[in-house]
Parts: sequence; C-alpha cells; structure tokens
Amino acid sequence: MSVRSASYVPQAATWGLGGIGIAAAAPLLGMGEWAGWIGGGGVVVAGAVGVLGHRGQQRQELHLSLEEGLAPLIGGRSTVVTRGWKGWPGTPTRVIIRYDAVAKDGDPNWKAAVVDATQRRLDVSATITKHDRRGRRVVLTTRDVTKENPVEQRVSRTIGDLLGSGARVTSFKSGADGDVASFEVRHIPTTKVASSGGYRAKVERTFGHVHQGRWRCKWDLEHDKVLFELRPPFPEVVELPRAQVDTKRDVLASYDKVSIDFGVDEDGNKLSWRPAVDPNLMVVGAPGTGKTVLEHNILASVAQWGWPIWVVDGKAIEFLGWRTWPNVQTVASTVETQVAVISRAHEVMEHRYQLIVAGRASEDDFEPLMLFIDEWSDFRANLTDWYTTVKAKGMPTKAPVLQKVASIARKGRSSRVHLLFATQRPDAEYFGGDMRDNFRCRISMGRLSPQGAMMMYQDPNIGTTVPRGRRGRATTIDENNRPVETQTYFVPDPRKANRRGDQSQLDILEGLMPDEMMRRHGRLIIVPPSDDDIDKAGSDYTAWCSADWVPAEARPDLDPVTNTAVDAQRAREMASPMAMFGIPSTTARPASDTVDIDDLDDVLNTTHGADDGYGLNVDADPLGLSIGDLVELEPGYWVTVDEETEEDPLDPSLVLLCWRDDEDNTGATGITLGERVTSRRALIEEGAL
Ligand SMILES: Nc1ncnc2c1ncn2[C@@H]1O[C@H](COP(=O)(O)OP(=O)(O)OP(=O)(O)O)[C@@H](O)[C@H]1O
Repeated sequence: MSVRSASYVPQAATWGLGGIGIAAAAPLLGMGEWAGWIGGGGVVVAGAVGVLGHRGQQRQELHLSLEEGLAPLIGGRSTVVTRGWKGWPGTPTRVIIRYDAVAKDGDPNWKAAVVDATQRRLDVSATITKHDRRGRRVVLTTRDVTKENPVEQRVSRTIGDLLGSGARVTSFKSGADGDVASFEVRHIPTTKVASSGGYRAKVERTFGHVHQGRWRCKWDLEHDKVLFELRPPFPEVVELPRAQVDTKRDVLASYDKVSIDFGVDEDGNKLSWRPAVDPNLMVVGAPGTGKTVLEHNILASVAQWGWPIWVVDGKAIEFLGWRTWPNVQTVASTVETQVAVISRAHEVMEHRYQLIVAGRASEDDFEPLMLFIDEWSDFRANLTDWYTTVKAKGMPTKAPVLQKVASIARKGRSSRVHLLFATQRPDAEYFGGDMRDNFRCRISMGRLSPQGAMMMYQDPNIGTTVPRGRRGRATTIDENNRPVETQTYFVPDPRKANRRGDQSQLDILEGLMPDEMMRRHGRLIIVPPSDDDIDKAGSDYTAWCSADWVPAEARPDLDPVTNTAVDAQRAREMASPMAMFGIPSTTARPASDTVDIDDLDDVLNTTHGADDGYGLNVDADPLGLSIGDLVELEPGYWVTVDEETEEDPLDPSLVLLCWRDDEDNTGATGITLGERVTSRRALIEEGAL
C-alpha cells in the first residue's frame, strides 16, 4: 500500500454538498427533471468516498503500525510496502520490506523477529517466502487468522505461547469426527527445542493438556518444523491374526519369508520376528507382564508355517495346553525331559553342521526346528539341583546342557535350529560376551529396571516407563533400530479355555490352527531310560541326554496327554492346603467365593506395594530424579519419570517433571524449585552387569 493522507472527509463532503448544490440549482438552469438524480448521485459518491476513505485510513493506520513494529529490526532507511489487501478494513496478503544495511539479517533470530512483528502488528499468520540478503529485501506472505475457525485460532494461540510468536501453524487436518487431528508448525525456535528434551516433552504434554488428548510431536529440526498429531490410542487387547502362509510352498521354499508377527505399535503397524534374518528371539518379562501369552502367540504362528516345535517348559505348566497343537512335537515339563530336548536339539544342530562341513548338505536343505526355552532361571535352578544328585564321578561340575543352549544360540543360524529364550530378568550371564549378538531380536515385556534396560538395549531409559497397568505391553527394537513400544497379540491358553469351556476363546484358537496340509509333525514321546540304560550310560544325566524318542502312538502308556480329563471339584479339593497336610476339607465354600486355579496365577502375579522392584519412599530433590523413578504426584497417585527432569524452559522458577502413569496417561508438572517430592527408585537387580 502506498500511504495516503486521510483527506477523505473533505472530499466526501465536497461530493455530497456539491451534488446537493447542483441539484438545488438545476431548476434554475432548466434541468429540473435531473435534480433528483444529480443530488442522489452526489450523495452516493460522497458516501462511497467516505466509506472507502475510512477503510483507507484504517489500513493506513495498520500499515504505519507495521512500520513502527518493524523499524527496530529493519533500520531507519527502509521501506515497507503492503500489497493485496483483502477484507474490511482488511489485511495485506503480501508485505515487501527493503531494509537498511544496519539490519542484523545474519542473526538466526532476525527472521523470526520480523515474522513475529508482522504477525503481531497485522494480526495475521505470516511466513517469509523470499529473502534476498544482497538486495536487502524480504517478502512475507500472510493469512488472516481471525477468519479461521475458533478451534484453529485456539491451537495457534497455544502454539504461540509454547513455541514463541514466530512459530506459524499450517496444514490443519481433521479426523473422522471433524475435530483437528493434526497440524504443522513452522519456524519453531529450533535451538531451544534441540537443546532440551524436557522442553520438547513439555510442549507436547502441555498442548495435550490444553487441547484434551494424547498429542505427539514429530520434530523436524533440520527444517525448523514440527508435526503435531493426535496419538492413536493403544488398544488394550489385540487378537493374533492368522499368519500369512503360502501353503502351496514347501517349508524349505518359504523359509526366508517366514515372518512371525508379535504385536502392533501405536499406529497399528505390525512388529515381526524374521527367523531367517535374526535366528533367535529373546523375551524378558517379570511375572504377569504377558511373557507367556507372547510365547504362545509365537508358537501358534510358527506352527502355521509347518515347523516342528519343541518346548522346554521351565515352569512345567505354561505350555501344557499346547501339547496337542499340530506341529508341537514335545512339551518337556520335567527336568529330565528338558535335558533330553535340549540335548537332541543340540545334536540335530551338530549333525547338520557336520553335513555342511563334509559337503554333503547345505543350509538350504535343512527343515527349520523351533526350540522354546521358557523360564530359563527356573529351568537352570531345577537342573542344578537335579544334576548334583545324578552327577557321576568325572563329569563336569556344571551340567553340560547349559553350554549346549549357548551353542545353539551361537550356531543355530546355519543349522536352522531356532531358539526362543524366555526369562524373567535380563541377566549378565547371557548378556555378556558375544551372547547379546546372538539375540538381536529382543522383546521386553512390561517395565524394565534401568539395569535391565542397559543389558537389553544398552540404554538405561528404554522400556523403563512402560505402564504397569497394561498387560502385554512391551518394548522392542524395530527394523530401523529404533526402540518402539508395542502391544503384543493376545492368544488364549488352550488349557484355560478348555477348562472354562470358554467358547469364544476356543473359536479364536480354532481360527489359529495350522492348515491341514501344514500339520506335518506328529507328537513324540521321550522314553525314560531303563536302569540298564543308565548303567550303560554311566549316569541318569547322560542316559536322559540320549533317551529314545518315539511317536506318541507307539507308547500310549507313557503319553501324558491321554489321561488329562480333570474333575474341577476334585482338582480344587486336591489343591487345597488341607489336602496337602492329609486333612480332609470339611467346609465347602460357595463357588462365588472361590478363585479359579487358573486365575490364581493372575492374582499372584499382580504386584503391589513394597515388593514391586522399587526401593523405599525417599524425600528427593526433583532435579535429582532419573527416568524410571516413581514419584507420588498426589497422595496415593504414583507416576513414573519419563524424561530427565530439568529447569522448566518456560519458567525458571519451576522444575519440569514429565511423567507417565500406570494407565498410560502422560503429563508434565512444574514443581517449585527447592520443593521436594516423595520418590522410589528401581532396585538394582541381582546378576545385573
Ligand atoms: N497381549 C496381551 N493382551 C492382553 N492381555 C494380556 C496379554 N498378555 C497377557 N495378558 C494378561 O495378563 C495375564 C498374565 O499373562 P502371562 O501369563 O503371559 O504373564 P507372564 O509374564 O507369563 O507371567 P508368568 O511368568 O507368571 O507366567 C494373562 O492371563 C492375560 O490376562
């Protein structure tokens, strides 16, 4: 706009009065019939001149205000031109500035300040579209935000408060409900954002607090922008889908394609284990976090690919329901059979290795074998107890089968003997040396301790804030090597579903059965060695290692599956502590008072209070808190520290505490500097590095 003086009043008056005067004089000039038209025309023109003049004056004031606002930034010898005015009185759509040589246009904040001044003075959203430093010329394009819908205006205001008035909100997108679901913010204060993770978390959480919702930010610091989007809610339960098996292809032909989906991330993307790429899978999880369910879902998927499955059930009861599942050949629930299974798997591996070495076969000739070792620590403890009782003179101090597991983990890839290794806690024993590299695919169920996180992911923070109230929630490393939280798939346990007669769960299981043509491996029975065999072998241990395996049909007398019908009432009586002391139970409790034996696991697994892996309450300085510490935000309401605490970038009198609670709510709370909080720190675990 070129600046015009506000002379519209006399001009309008001249037109109006002139028109009326001429109209009055018209009859005298013999133009009486035109008097009305002349008078009316004069008034109309006067009105138009007045109204347009008034608008021009308002625009001029706005322009001058802009010049004033920009003056300290662009210097005295500068010009500001406003073009393309729209609206009433309107705003210019373009602002062209030729600035003085004294302007600090090299300062990284200069452009943001120019944008800021333009936005504030014109009440628009502005962005620099051209900047010619040599010609000292800046062109800004503006948008009238006062015409935007109220929600978008409110979003823009919050962003202004959080990221500075130079930040510009663009590209609003609505969700299915018509509400804002995402938007982009450009010209963010990158240096400030980059220097503080707490600041980033605070922006995300405060925005979520003000605008009600779980928002997440995708920062693009290279381009000074950030995308805000509504975080999709994590589903509480996701059923395991059927594996995408090409049943026309032979197991050997499909080997490279085998992909075992185990869960979804918050965007619903599947997370998978590819045995051909990462031969072994490590699962770590405290009781009740969903480790067993995850293993069941891996088992149900692997079975659909037609692979034979051998299970070492360290806890003896977790896989009982899968004994009759197609392709599950053996579920070993005693330490003797467990030793037999691991020894055989090791033998298969060694045999295949020898074939390769002798040039008689190659990796491509081997049918994959899936070995599950569940509850490693329980198995190892039972094994150690048993081994000391059966160890003969001259045998190694430690059961050699322990070494065999390490060897399978190391060499399984070429022999296609794949291992799923599950344990309650990461342990220095199998995370030391090269063992970690043998388990590149790792899943930690539930929350890890900082030491556990260090062992699993070489980072004390990854997986340490997983909400405790969400079962099946886990952390893993995705194919891009980034830590990602996942909700693992839910699979019912056939044993529990059968016992409860839960038809919907039985239907789910039915839907996961391998196709008829993929049911390729029958059940096997491990025949206990006779006294003779033991004598010949030199010890029980050695005899079990080389025990015979026969098809289940050959030895119905040894088949544990043939005699499993359980009378629920009888089972309850047998399980009562009184029965264990030999005292008959006299008082029958009403059924509603009783806890189903299978639910007992869940009850016992729910961790409460002091025995939950955290130390005692301590009075702490918020600045000394670490990620993963618990903090009592309100009496009885504990949250987990989710980012390093630091001075609040928006208010130096506060310490910024970003947190996550057990139900997966997140927030940011400012704690007055000097104030103390009640906190609990994760205990250091036995065996930690
Ligand atoms: N992916 C999941 N989705 C929904 N609920 C789950 C999921 N995984 C587990 N749960 C719930 O948590 C309970 C405990 O799971 P699970 O038995 O797998 O725990 P665990 O870690 O193996 O415990 P334990 O080591 O004592 O066996 C299940 O009975 C189920 O109710």
